[in-house]
Amino acid sequence: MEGGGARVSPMACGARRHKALAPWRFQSAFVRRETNPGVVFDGDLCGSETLQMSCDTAAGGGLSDSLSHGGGVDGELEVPACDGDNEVPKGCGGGGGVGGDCGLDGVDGDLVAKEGDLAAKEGDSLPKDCGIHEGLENNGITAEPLGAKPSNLPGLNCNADAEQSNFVGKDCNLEGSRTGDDAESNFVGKDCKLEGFRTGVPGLRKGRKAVAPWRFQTGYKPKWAQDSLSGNRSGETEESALTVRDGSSKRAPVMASNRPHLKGSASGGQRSLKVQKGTGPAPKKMKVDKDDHRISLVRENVLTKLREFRIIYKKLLEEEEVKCRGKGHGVRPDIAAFDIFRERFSADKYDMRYDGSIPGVRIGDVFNSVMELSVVGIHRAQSLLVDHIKKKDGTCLAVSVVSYAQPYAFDSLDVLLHVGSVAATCDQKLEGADMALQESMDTDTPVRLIHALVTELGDDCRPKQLTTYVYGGLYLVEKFHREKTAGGQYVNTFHLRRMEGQKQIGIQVLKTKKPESFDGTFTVDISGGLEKVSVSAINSISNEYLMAFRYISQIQYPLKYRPDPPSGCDCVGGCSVSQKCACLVKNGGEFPYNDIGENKEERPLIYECGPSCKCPPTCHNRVSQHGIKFRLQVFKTNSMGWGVRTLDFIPSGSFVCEYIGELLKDEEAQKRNNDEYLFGIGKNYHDVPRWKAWIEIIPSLQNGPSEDDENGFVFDALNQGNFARFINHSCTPNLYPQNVLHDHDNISMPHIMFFAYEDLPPLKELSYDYNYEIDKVHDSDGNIKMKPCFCGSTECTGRLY
Ligand SMILES: C[S@@+](CC[C@H](N)C(=O)[O-])C[C@H]1O[C@@H](n2cnc3c(N)ncnc32)[C@H](O)[C@@H]1O
Repeated sequence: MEGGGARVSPMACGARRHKALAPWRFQSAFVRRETNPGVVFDGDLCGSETLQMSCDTAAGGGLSDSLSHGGGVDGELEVPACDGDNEVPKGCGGGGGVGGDCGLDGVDGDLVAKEGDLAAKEGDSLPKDCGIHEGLENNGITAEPLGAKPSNLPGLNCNADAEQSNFVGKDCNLEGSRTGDDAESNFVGKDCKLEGFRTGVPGLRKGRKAVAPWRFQTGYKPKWAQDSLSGNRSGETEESALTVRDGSSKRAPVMASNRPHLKGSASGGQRSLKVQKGTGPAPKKMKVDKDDHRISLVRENVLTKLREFRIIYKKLLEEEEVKCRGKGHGVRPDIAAFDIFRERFSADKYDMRYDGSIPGVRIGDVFNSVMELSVVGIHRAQSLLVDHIKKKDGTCLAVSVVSYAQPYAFDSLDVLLHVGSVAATCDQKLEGADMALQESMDTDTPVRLIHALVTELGDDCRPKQLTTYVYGGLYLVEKFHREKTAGGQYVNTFHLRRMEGQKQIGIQVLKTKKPESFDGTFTVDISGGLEKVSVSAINSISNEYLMAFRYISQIQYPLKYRPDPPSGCDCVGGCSVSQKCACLVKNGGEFPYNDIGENKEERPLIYECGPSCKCPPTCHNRVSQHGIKFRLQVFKTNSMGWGVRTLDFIPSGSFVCEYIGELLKDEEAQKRNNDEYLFGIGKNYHDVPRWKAWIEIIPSLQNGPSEDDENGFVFDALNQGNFARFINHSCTPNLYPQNVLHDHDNISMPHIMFFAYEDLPPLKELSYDYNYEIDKVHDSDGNIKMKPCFCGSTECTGRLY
């Protein structure tokens, strides 16, 4: 129901949903009914149990505690194989996560020590009071340089794409200022909070364009889709994303390309290494605003990513710990949980590494574990202190170093010493991480420095250590020594000098850094196993869980409307044009899908092969009937309630999901109090200008339901349905609903299958056009109802209806 007991018209909503539903007839014809503001849903909530999760502990703080036994770089550590691999040693003990115990790079003891311990004190002194905030900062821009250096190093994969995807996917998420008017209320399911309608109608921006416009003409590629394909869809968000990629090369002043070359030497001169500020004329005001916006979007993306990781990881860790307790020894629960996270819930599976600062990560940011360093991309070699990338010529370049030098041991962070591998014999050469560090030194490539801070917890009986990680900024490898130990081994020591011009971080501040604490909610699979690919739900904004509804993954036809099974084709080995396939004829002589199962073009109706066909399940005319194949996630948006986003890349034309709900007659739908999840079906075949050519060749459309047929059907996903009920509206949608028949031939009740209009990167919010007609939705008094649209598109008309 609308906030404040507003009245809704089920049919108005149902009719709007399908693009070519001639919605005007329905929207104007129905008077809104009074809704019952106090209605409590107590129906068959089989999904409610699965949808609930206890949220008794904080994710952030609790997480760090849980990680203290294993989050650090500890246990058996390997000499880097110089291949960029990120293997976590499974046999790691539950140590303190401290470098002191680990054999990383073959070195014992603290790997990074104060310069003064081995050499004369040097470096610039730091200002005593540096304004570092606790935890991750949410707003504003720091003076730190922006932009990872792009992969101009041969053979390197730049992460810019991943970053771009992430924050492009959140464009609706970032309408932070609008969340204020979300008066979230609705009925309450068993143990559930739910959200729904909004009160208040902000000023309308502009009139809505006509329904069923050019955008839906066959073969026409709308401008925004073209832009998107060329990597520049529209608006600041998209441009911002691009700028991240491009800007990283233009704006990576930290890179040493024009710094004096620094060779390894024992001299240890007091050199100033500056982070260069951008040169050239000052940008115009507009540009600055855009940049500010972009920077905060990128930052927001990093924060969201980290928050979401903490929420999911906490949940998985709890489960893994329970399993481990049952089984005794086995894989460390934190590692198991992280593996599950990466496999099932991470959109960034590829572990790309890159050099320079990471867009959105700020000096002073605090992390709970090496896994979190990996999630945001500042250090991806979880078991190693030095992370590196491999160049095309086979050489490795160090890009980040985790330093276990504890702040109490020194008074300046300007110069740190990293002790590398201990060579087993006198003859052994510089290798692995050491060689990568030397290469960074030779090429003046800055490395990211992460301080690992160890706190002793527990007591004598149960000693425990908590390690937190603080990003310290960019350092240059200034020089290195090889020193022979008493045992005849060589120790490689590297001097790292902090680059100037970066935000300062004081030792005192470093000591007091604490990770952010955050709750949020996470459900591993809202379908309870009914979907082939699990559909998780995450809320990183509040502690609400999804509202209760009964999850169904297939349309359940009421007995009275149950359609007859369709006639089938006789293509034993698979359907083809040459076999004169009966389904081909039903489709107007052309199969709808290409060889890889993509819909060639939007059409009024698709006949897939069905249960009576003799072709196998692998027939290329069976696509959407097989269910979802991409990983998708329900997530809480900032301004539109829950939404659905991708976790995988989805190519244009791919089947994404079906809209599933209760099948109702139009008149039954009108009696429903809540119209939020209605989807009108089976009435769009006679949009002649749009489908003329198809109507002429698809036999069933020549005498299908008439345009005036009022006895159509509606899906209502309010009480039962699948995750598609959470897909929001956008004025520039990336999905289109396609009528498909496969298990029956009744064109009045087609399946509504969503296909991708365009290539969808991971973390992109899914959307379709709800197809409301503006000013055609009325309340019971006949007043026009208005609802603002928060889709965030540059083409947004400002109103949902
Ligand atoms: C089918 S539901 C979509 C899922 C919904 N967001 C939820 O949390 O359950 C439709 C409702 O979502 C909200 N919604 C969807 N798209 C929107 C948009 N572009 N702007 C504002 N609200 C939107 C409206 O409240 C709408 O009535």
